[in-house]
Amino acid sequence: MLSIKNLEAGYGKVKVLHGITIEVPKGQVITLIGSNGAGKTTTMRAITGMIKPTAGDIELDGKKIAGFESYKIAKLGLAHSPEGRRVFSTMSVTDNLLLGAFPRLTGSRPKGDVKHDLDRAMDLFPRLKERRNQLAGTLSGGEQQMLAMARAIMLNPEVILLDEPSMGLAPILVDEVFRIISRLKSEGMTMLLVEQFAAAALNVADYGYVLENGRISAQGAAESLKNDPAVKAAYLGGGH
Ligand SMILES: Nc1ncnc2c1ncn2[C@@H]1O[C@H](COP(=O)(O)OP(=O)(O)OP(=O)(O)O)[C@@H](O)[C@H]1O
Repeated sequence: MLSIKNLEAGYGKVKVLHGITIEVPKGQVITLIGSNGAGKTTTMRAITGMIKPTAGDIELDGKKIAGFESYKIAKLGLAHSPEGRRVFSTMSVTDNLLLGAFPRLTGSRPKGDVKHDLDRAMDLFPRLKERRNQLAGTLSGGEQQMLAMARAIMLNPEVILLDEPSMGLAPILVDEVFRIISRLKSEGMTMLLVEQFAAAALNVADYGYVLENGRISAQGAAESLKNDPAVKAAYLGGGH
């Protein structure tokens, strides 16, 4: 569904990604793990067109998208739940969610039933339902993180990129976010998940890649990565 080949990207003269290759097959959850500064967010930005790749190919459902503008990539069905609290703070929760559906209304994909999807997003995130008329900027950090995720789902996407969905959340909300990811997976959603909580990410994922200094240093079925001594030591707290 999403195929990334030999991707290179960076900022100005600084190259961050040195040719990474990642396959995200339809209906699977693929996780990208790695320590701070490894290039995980940069990978997400290069896929979604927020920064232009300097080399390599990105294909979404067989269509080359590398170098496209972000809005065009969204219209093709690739949703991004960015790291941090990237919501429209002066708009209500409901309006933020409706904006998430906007690219599909102006693109060539099936428009679907926005009202139905809004109800579904509210059901997936009961906290947002309770606060649907509240301005997004007044939500807690964790709630804003959930809103960013729910807004991505509103695109009714072919693939969702989730960048650190658990960041800044209290443990109980981290569990809730991973339950939601599992539920989306069981409904057939294709996802690329970036997470610092490597153990939780490998529990929900089918396959994982380890990114180190802008290069893929290991990859494999999630189950086998969980048992890989080097991965355990570096990312699963096994070495300490
Ligand atoms: N806008 C930017 N301008 C210049 N350098 C940047 C920018 N954003 C990130 N970088 C640099 O690119 C490298 C990779 O950063 P990136 O955010 O992709 O890492 P990450 O794996 O997502 O880390 P973290 O887990 O800490 O979020 C870092 O060295 C970072 O300082």
